[in-house]
Amino acid sequence: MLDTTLLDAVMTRCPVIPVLVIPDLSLARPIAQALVAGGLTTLEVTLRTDCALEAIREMSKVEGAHVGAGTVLNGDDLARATEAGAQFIVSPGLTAEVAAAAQRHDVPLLPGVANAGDIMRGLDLGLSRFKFFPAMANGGLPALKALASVFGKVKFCPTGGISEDNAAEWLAEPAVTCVGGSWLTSGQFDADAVESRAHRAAHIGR
Ligand SMILES: O=C(O)C(=O)C[C@H](O)[C@H](O)COP(=O)(O)O
Repeated sequence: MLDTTLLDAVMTRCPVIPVLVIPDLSLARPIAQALVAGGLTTLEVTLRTDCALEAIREMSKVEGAHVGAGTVLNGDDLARATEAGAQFIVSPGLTAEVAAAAQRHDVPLLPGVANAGDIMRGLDLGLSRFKFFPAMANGGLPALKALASVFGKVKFCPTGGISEDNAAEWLAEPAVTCVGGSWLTSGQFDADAVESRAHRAAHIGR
């Protein structure tokens, strides 16, 4: 059984998990520092750029940062991410391979689900916390509420189309533990701007 306690710790630390695409390794530490200074300490580094694994290593050195890997597509990605120090794993979808690898590496897994069938396959694998992805394109909050009404104990981290403007609405839904989004670091990197966005995000709904 995959451990829900560790995943709950990842999901409840902050209301927003920044989804990060790091284009250049030299930005890894400054981005993590700005986010942590703003109050967002759980960081998801997507494996979408060549320097992503090194970025996980660098960001993990920032005091207070809890760094995980996103866009984990298979067992090899998961193994490389944990080797780089990822403390949690996020995937856009759910496969038995990724779930088995998470169990083998003893790392919390937040897999993506888009519908009831995905959630049922996850439950069969012992999972009960999911990324709802892509949240807005999948029907937004009405779709999430409909799914949540069926799967009482399941908790979600909606991601995809979430922004500073709509995050509070999502976080008001009891089945939503946190949300993920790339808006924190969109555009040219500016440490002050990232810190301010992080500060506002850390206080959404509080
Ligand atoms: O690649 C993955 O595994 C992902 O995590 C996808 C991200 O969740 C979305 O790209 C973030 O969506 P936006 O906040 O709308 O930019």
